[in-house]
Amino acid sequence: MSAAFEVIGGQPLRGEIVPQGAKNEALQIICAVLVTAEPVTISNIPDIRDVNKLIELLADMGVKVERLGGDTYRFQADDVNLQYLDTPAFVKQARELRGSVMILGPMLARFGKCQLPKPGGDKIGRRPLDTHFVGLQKLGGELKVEGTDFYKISSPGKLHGAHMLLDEASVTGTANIVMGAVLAEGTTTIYNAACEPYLQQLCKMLVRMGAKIQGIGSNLLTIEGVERLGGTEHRMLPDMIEIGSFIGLAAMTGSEITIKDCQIPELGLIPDTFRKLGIKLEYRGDDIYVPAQDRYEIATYLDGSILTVSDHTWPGFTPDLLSIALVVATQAKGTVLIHQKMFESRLFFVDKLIDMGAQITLCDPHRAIVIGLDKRHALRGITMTSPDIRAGVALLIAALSAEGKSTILNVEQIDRGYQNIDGRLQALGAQIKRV
Ligand SMILES: CC(=O)N[C@H]1[C@@H](OP(=O)(O)OP(=O)(O)OC[C@H]2O[C@@H](n3ccc(=O)[nH]c3=O)[C@H](O)[C@@H]2O)O[C@H](CO)[C@@H](O)[C@@H]1O
Ligand SMILES: C=C(OP(=O)(O)O)C(=O)O
Repeated sequence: MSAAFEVIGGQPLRGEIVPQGAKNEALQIICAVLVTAEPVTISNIPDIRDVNKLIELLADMGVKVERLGGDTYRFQADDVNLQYLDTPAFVKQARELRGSVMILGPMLARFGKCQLPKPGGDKIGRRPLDTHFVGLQKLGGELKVEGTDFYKISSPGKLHGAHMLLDEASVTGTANIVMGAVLAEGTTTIYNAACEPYLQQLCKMLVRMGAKIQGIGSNLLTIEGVERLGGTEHRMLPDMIEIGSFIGLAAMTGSEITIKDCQIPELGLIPDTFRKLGIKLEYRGDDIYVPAQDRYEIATYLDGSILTVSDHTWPGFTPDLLSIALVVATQAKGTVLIHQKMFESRLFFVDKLIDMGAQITLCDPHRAIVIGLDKRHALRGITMTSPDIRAGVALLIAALSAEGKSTILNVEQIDRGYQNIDGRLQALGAQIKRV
């Protein structure tokens, strides 16, 4: 049976919290150990379901995995078992998480072939893989699609550099193409590349391994392929989505929370977006201090019109924090339009917030208008199911602010990306129990 959280809400929390290593960086970086036969040591790896599943998948593929202690692992892909990719066990594992898709680029570059079922991850609308495959085909990969959701890619010779203009700045797609191009013959230019901090981290790690990549941090990457790459060490950034979630948690529950070691320069628009929702944030060195606030007020545009908070590819505001921005707005003073442009099924969880007493109009699958309650009355605790990872945390934040008891079902969704969230919230004084 799946696990649930029982939450008694309504009490302010207090204390310090350390963000885990970044989930979505970890998925890229761990796949990147496949580009070399030499050891790669990675630290600040979050202990969460998706990352553990990816590590298990690589281990079953023959990658040597050694836990050096705590959050640090050494990986060595010097004896990869290509036959494992033909087994039902592999297909099952790969289907369980989105991150598995990023074995495609390194496997194709190093071994000339790879295959994969449609990967898992959140069910938040269509999540096309075309950008991945078009890019890998430009590098010389030949694609065969079996049925609608099993992909086989191979390259008769070595991959070769190419110029490409991506049809969308796909995060995992760019990671796949970069990991293919670093070992291709000749020069690759990727225009409209995703450029978020986790991709920058991947590129920097590959450079330390001997790759030649220019334009890191921009949407134009130039990659000169090399013959082989060596081992390296890498440390994961703190998880910016967790940091944003904790900012939202503090505001909704009127809590005083210090979020430690945030690597603030890497957070892009995240702090300012929460500031626009009225939340006070103070930088103390590299920590973010959120004071206890009884009330917070959503800004308007200069002409007094209603604010929009929308997602965009980096350096825009990340789609993974829109659910958190939305829940925060339910208790603000003022009105905001939340516009989820990228995914078409990520806002339906607002039904649960409406059941809790929030004032929200879902205009269409992409847009919701939130009229804040200005803390005039609290949300009511209810029983609800977590539909996806970020909606799950948004509902958890709502439950912690609500009057009475809430039960959140299907918390495996939350466990995919938040390490020991119940234990860490208890340490801040939250009444949360895993049942
Ligand atoms: C494991 C991982 O790292 N997952 C993240 C990754 O997923 P992932 O890499 O799967 O997401 P993509 O960047 O490929 O695309 C996200 C969605 O946005 C659409 N799209 C994307 C780019 C664009 O220019 N226009 C556009 O419409 C895509 O069609 C898709 O529906 O990036 C997403 C977007 O930041 C995040 O939500 C996911 O948490
Ligand atoms: C959508 C997300 O994850 P995934 O891509 O793994 O489904 C997320 O991290 O918010």
